[in-house]
Amino acid sequence: MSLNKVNSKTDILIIGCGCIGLSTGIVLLKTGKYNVQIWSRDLPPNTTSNKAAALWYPFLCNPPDLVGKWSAETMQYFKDHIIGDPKSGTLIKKVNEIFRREHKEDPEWRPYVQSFRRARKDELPEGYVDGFAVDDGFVMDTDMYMDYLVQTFKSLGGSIEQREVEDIREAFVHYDTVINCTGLGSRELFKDKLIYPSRGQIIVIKNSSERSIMDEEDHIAYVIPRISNTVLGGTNQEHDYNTEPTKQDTEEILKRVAMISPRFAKNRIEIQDVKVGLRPSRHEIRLENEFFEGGSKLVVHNYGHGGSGFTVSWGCALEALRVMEAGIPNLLFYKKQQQPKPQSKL
Ligand SMILES: Cc1cc2nc3c(=O)[nH]c(=O)nc-3n(C[C@H](O)[C@H](O)[C@H](O)COP(=O)(O)OP(=O)(O)OC[C@H]3O[C@@H](n4cnc5c(N)ncnc54)[C@H](O)[C@@H]3O)c2cc1C
Ligand SMILES: O=C([O-])C1=[NH+]CCC1
Repeated sequence: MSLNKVNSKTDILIIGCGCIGLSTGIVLLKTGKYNVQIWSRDLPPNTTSNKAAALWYPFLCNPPDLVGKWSAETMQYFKDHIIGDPKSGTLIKKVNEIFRREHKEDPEWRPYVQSFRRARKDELPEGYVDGFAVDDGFVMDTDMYMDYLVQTFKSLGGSIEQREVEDIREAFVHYDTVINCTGLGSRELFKDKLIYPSRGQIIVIKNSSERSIMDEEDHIAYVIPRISNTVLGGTNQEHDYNTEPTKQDTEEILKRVAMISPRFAKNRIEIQDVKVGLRPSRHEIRLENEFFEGGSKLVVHNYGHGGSGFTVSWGCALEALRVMEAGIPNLLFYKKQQQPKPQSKL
């Protein structure tokens, strides 16, 4: 008994069309072993992923060691496959994280990122005494990048259907193997009450900036340059489902950003847009197999990336492939078990 196969490739369903679902689909398609379809309630530009800043920087995401590994793998994947393509909407940009107080400890992801160094004095704004630096960080114009992922996924033979899944058994009618990339949607679809929203508001301005700079010591303030504009952020309001921008948050972000980058004092900027997204926050990323229907159906969970979905996306996609391919043989074993026993001839 084989898994549902067409043209000798195994059919895989991915639920979710954010940066995680699309990256995972592209990695699977590039193996040449799978037909991949995405079902998703929302499509770009109407996903959380489209509301992100976004830059490479591990942030509000656990577990620290795996986030470090997956962030480094993602950085390498960007260098090998993405940065060189102008359609990707990505740029190499130095990133500095800065501190008002001396910060003796390196970040937990430091052992995985060779280019990490301590910030130089000349990289620290007035009032800041310590900092980190990654010279080969990257930023992306999120809408351009998400469109690039959709085009890449489709050009590799992937198909996308706008469709909400209310019960995972709907998927099992057509597929033996499903990859769950629903982000915050797993709270309902898989009744995972450990995942919750962390509301983030950002301001898109016309001005440019030569580097990304972040202060997340006592509050969040960041400046993230992109191809056609710059993002100022941000907020982190846990368990807040409000997806509408507030004037109060905009004012607060401008006040904080002016402290790390005085050139962005309120009267010297031109606001183009204000966006809100709900980070899929969880105590740690869930990336594991779960068997259903007596072991004859496999769901690979890949969700809960908090404030680092882009930063770990390709590392997690490669891990989801490894985890899925470790699970499929068990699936075959269970399917064999389910076959009717041949009648013994008397
Ligand atoms: C303001 C802000 C700034 C950020 N900046 C950065 C940054 O600089 N760098 C970084 O790495 N990360 C950043 N993030 C975090 C990043 O945006 C997220 O980690 C990432 O978008 C999560 O991707 P995802 O694909 O899991 O989720 P989503 O983009 O939410 O995608 C989930 C998909 O699943 C679909 N779905 C859900 N439930 C169902 C269902 N039942 N049936 C069908 N489809 C379903 C949804 O429609 C959607 O398409 C930021 C987030 C915010 C809010
Ligand atoms: O979630 C977020 O706001 C961010 N993640 C990386 C830098 C900013």
